[in-house]
Amino acid sequence: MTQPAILALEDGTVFEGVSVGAPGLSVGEVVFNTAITGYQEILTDPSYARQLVTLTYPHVGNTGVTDQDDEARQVWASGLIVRDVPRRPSNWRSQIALPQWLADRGVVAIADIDTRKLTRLLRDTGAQNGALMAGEIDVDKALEAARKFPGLKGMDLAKEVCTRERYEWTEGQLDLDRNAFVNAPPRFHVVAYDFGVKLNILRMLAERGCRITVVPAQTSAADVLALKPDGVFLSNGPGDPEPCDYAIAAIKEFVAKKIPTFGICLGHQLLGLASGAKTLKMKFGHHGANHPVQDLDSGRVMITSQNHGFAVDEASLPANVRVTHRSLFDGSNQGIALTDSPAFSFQGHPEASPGPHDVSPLFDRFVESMRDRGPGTGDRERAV
Ligand SMILES: NC(=O)CC[C@H](N)C(=O)O
Repeated sequence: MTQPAILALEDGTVFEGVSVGAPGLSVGEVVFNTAITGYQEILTDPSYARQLVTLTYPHVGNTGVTDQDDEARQVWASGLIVRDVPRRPSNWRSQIALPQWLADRGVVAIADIDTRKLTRLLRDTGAQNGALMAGEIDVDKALEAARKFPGLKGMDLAKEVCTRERYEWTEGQLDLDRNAFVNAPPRFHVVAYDFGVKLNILRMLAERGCRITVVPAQTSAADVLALKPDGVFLSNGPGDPEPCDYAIAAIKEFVAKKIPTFGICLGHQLLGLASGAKTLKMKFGHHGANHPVQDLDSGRVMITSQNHGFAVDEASLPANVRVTHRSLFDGSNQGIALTDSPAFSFQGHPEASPGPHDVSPLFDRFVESMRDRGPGTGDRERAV
């Protein structure tokens, strides 16, 4: 039997629809994502922790859900808001229908609301806090919960979502013809900081010959250096980068020691902060899979996958940091490189998942920076 659901926004707007997930109440910042594919990857992306995601594409769930497409060990988005869920998924890879998968995982989700109206509202007012309620409905309680959510500014979530234990990763990307994940022989040892890492990032590093040691967000620089990495990777992740002082302190040491360092999204923002720049909260952020970004070195425009609500403030960049990429949607910063250390970072998602692969050469650049580094300390000495 269909259960009712509502979405209540902090400005008092209430949308009524039907539940397509678990019953209950869930709060977070409401953001819109314009990608037309990849709902499962979006829902399992840890960077969406404490966010209620609305997808502007109207039909969500058509291809069902398959374990192989998870970007992390659980659903991290706080809830899902869509226009329409098909009655039956159709895809040879599908193991389960989206509503059942959401219900099994306790994720609150709403369908049958006007997501175009919601998106236009968020675009005009900026991201708002909200509450999703499904099953037993109490509008006042939902509004109160939306208004009580403190907002993402100042929230350190990286240390909440990250792995508790260090682990090794060597598995490459999925070869659909063989329906198997393919491994490459490792040539470099990368220590990857897990601030909320997406698995496809680890897969793209592994595919390029990296053996990866994934470490918790609060691992000290000394502990990482003891692992003798050829390079350090700074992952994506949820929340505000500014309170992550532990990571900022560690990154300063890698930069000073000229260790090849590559950051994505939150990792990009943290490299910016470690370099002395500031970050800011954007009006409604970038969440989608078709954002044009210019590579300022080549002049080329790339179509990119994006998911961020904070950004590096270009005006605050010190002299030793070069701007390498800029958004053609709003001119905001999309990439930096240090001029005195082999460290660089990108605001969007070169690993896509979902999205285009235009910026995947950044992974090659990281591998090249490890190869180009003089005699070092990691596996490279033994294997190359
Ligand atoms: N995908 C990410 O790493 C997001 C970074 C950060 N939490 C932001 O919203 O800007």
